[in-house]
Amino acid sequence: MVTIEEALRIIEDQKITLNRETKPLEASLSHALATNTASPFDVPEFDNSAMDGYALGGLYQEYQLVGEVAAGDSKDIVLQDGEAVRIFTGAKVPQNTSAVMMQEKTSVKERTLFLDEKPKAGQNIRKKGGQLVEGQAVFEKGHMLNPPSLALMGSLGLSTLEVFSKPRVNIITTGNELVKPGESKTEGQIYESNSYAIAGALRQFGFHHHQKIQLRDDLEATKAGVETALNSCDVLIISGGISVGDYDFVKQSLEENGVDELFYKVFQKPGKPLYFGRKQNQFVFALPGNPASSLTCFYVYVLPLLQKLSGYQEYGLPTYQFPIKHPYENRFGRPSFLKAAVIDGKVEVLDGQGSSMIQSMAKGNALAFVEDGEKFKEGDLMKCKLIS
Ligand SMILES: Nc1nc2c(c(=O)[nH]1)N[C@H]1C(S)=C(S)[C@@H](COP(=O)(O)OP(=O)(O)OC[C@H]3O[C@@H](n4cnc5c(N)ncnc54)[C@H](O)[C@@H]3O)O[C@H]1N2
Ligand code: MOO
Repeated sequence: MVTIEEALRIIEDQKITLNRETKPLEASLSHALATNTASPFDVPEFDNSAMDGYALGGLYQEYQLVGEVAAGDSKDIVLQDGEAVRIFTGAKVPQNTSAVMMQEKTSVKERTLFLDEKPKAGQNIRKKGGQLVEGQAVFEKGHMLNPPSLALMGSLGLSTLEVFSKPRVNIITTGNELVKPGESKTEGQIYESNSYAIAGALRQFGFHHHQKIQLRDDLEATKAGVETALNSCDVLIISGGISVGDYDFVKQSLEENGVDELFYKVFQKPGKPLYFGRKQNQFVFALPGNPASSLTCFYVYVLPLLQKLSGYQEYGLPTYQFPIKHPYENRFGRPSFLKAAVIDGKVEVLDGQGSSMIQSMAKGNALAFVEDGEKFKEGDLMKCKLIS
């Protein structure tokens, strides 16, 4: 049995090799950049207007209107003192523009422009290089591309990006009692639900599974299923069959498939029988079958490994601290990840902490972490990972 810290350290310390690939910009979301990126030009590349209005030559209250420039125009206008041109947001400002006045603060009579207030030098002009100058570092290798990052890379004219590949993931669920939702079941059977949580959590963080295999509690079938799954993945996530029951064949099946154990059993609630192993460059998590245990272990242990294998600079869900809404004492006898809800900056530990109870987890949005025996008064800070 290892502690939570030891388990996380074992995951973090794994030596890995990252693969890289070139991806179209639109397919690069949540990938990590495989190279440092610098700006190939100034952004913006030219002084441009932040408003629909008038570009002003000199700072006066009256101007002679001499033309118009719209976004995308490449006219090379040079303003003389006392001249103004009609201009629109994003349009290149003419040479010698002192300021842009928004149209709401102006009036025009014939070809004369009158301003309602005195213009200020540089007002409403977005300066060349105001965001980035040519050669300036934009992102470091390992930066995870979020939607604004994609916009920034696009604005630099990049249609493809060199990124780290993401791990291929397969899922195995085990259990004779499990029936696919929508199919008919008999007494003693339940609907299989863990794979939906795991597949959903994968998607939530930009991963997806390649193959999902459902196995019966049978040694030969489990060995064969593990072998099949290992043929096409970098990370195998197994749910159930990892405890000590007579029908728990996952551990033995992994051993017989050449997977080396890196840890088995973590001193925590839920998810004590968690297993982590490795076969060359493939990793296996066997998550305890109880629904809340398997999903909690996914967020705490599987996600950081997937992110590390994707070349992220930082991995794992960050921990925040929130004041607790009510007194709480951890009497589970183990350090615990509790189903919790963070609302309006305060954390509430939810009813229904059993490892089989997914309802409370579904209604909450956080996992709160408490040490064994730890006591909280109302307002004490509790560590939380936000999961939705
Ligand atoms: N004698 C002991 N018994 C158990 C121990 C122990 O230390 N000694 N640990 C308990 C804890 S803690 C957990 S967690 C479970 C984990 O057991 P397994 O990983 O072997 O999981 P299963 O027995 O296969 O299933 C447990 C539970 O979860 C349900 N389940 C399983 N898979 C799914 C699924 N895909 N969808 C929905 N529900 C699923 C299953 O029906 C069981 O109710 O072991 C305890 N026992
Ligand atoms: O570890 Mo189990 O997940 O306590 O139910």
